[in-house]
Amino acid sequence: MEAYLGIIAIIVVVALLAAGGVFLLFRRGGGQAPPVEPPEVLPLPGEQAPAGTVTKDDDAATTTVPPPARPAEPVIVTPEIEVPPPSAGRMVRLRTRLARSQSTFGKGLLELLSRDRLDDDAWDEIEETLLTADVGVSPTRAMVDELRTRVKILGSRTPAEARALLREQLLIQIGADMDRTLHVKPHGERPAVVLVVGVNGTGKTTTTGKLARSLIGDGSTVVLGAADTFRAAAADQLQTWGDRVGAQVVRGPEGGDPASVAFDAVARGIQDKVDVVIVDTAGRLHTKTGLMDELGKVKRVIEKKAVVDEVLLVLDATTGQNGMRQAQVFAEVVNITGIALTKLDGTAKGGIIISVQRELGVPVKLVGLGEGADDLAPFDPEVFVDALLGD
Ligand SMILES: Nc1nc2c(ncn2[C@@H]2O[C@H](COP(=O)(O)OP(=O)(O)OP(=O)(O)O)[C@@H](O)[C@H]2O)c(=O)[nH]1
Repeated sequence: MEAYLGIIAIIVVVALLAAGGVFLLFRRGGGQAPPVEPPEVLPLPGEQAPAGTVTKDDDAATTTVPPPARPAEPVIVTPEIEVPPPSAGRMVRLRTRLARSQSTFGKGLLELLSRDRLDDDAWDEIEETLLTADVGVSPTRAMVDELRTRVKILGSRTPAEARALLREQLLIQIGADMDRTLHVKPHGERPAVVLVVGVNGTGKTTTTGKLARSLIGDGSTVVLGAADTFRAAAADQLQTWGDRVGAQVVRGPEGGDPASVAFDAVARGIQDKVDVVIVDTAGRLHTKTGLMDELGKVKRVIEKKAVVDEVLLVLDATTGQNGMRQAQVFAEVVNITGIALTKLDGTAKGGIIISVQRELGVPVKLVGLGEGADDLAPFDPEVFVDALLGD
């Protein structure tokens, strides 16, 4: 009996020891929280992972990003300065646009004049064609009279003879020998000054910008004056034109004094020793005296520092007689030296060249033949007439 009790006591002790061990073992494993891994920090798209961090590739392989060699430098984007083409030969390049827009005028006339028999009805049609193309009443009369006389002398005409006759008469009316030089040569240390005037909406600011490009393309240096202070967008527009070709743009506060901007632009031109200063003016046709005061003051103030070499009137070829009347108001208040005729690619009324020169008594020096930056050309009467009549 004593031996039994001894064996039972040993079994109980062993069982207790075993149960205690299992309890301790479970307490150690389950009582303690599992180790928490730090959250993985993933870089944003395009961002570099912090140096020394461990990232996971798409295929779950781990890579260590090496520390960058040196801190990234800010990227400064400088606008690219364009090199515009020279102005020579531009009208030849753009002649297809003229041929397209003026074909009813030129080719229509040629077709009529090439007829075997030219009766009164045919002459009426020729007159009508000239008037419809905005040639103007007295130039039309002069042309028809001259053509009638020449046809009577010639008798029957080959198509080439009819073409030559028409070409000659158109060139006489356009004034092939008129001086169309743009006066943009500096005077020693002083820049030439071009004042651009005209009604807003005619393409005045665009023409100012295109002219700057064209002069830069010909090798001149240019400062632009944004004296159209009544339209904030005009100064911004001019700034864009200037930035593209690296020309300084002098501007003033919105609604500020246009004369003060013009003065500052010329002062900058003198200081920077540029060749030409082009001043874009406001074209508000409020009252004639208001306009006269405004443009008169701009001109007077510029003349304190330099000579105004050109006063270019910008005229929209598509506005016909209405545009002409507005142009006349400008001609009355300021001494215009040349006309820049815009949007000639958008009208069949190319005869406006003849009538505007006659009405204002100044030559068309520049023509706008499209919306492109280099679509402003020095006006060449022969290229114009040849484009009208076709080869
Ligand atoms: N097709 C054609 N479009 C032109 C020509 N000249 C200017 N334009 C366009 O005419 C549009 C209107 O110009 P405007 O409203 O006169 O604007 P702007 O040039 O700022 O003229 P302002 O108001 O006088 O300052 C612009 O999109 C120009 O690109 C041209 O010769 N041909």
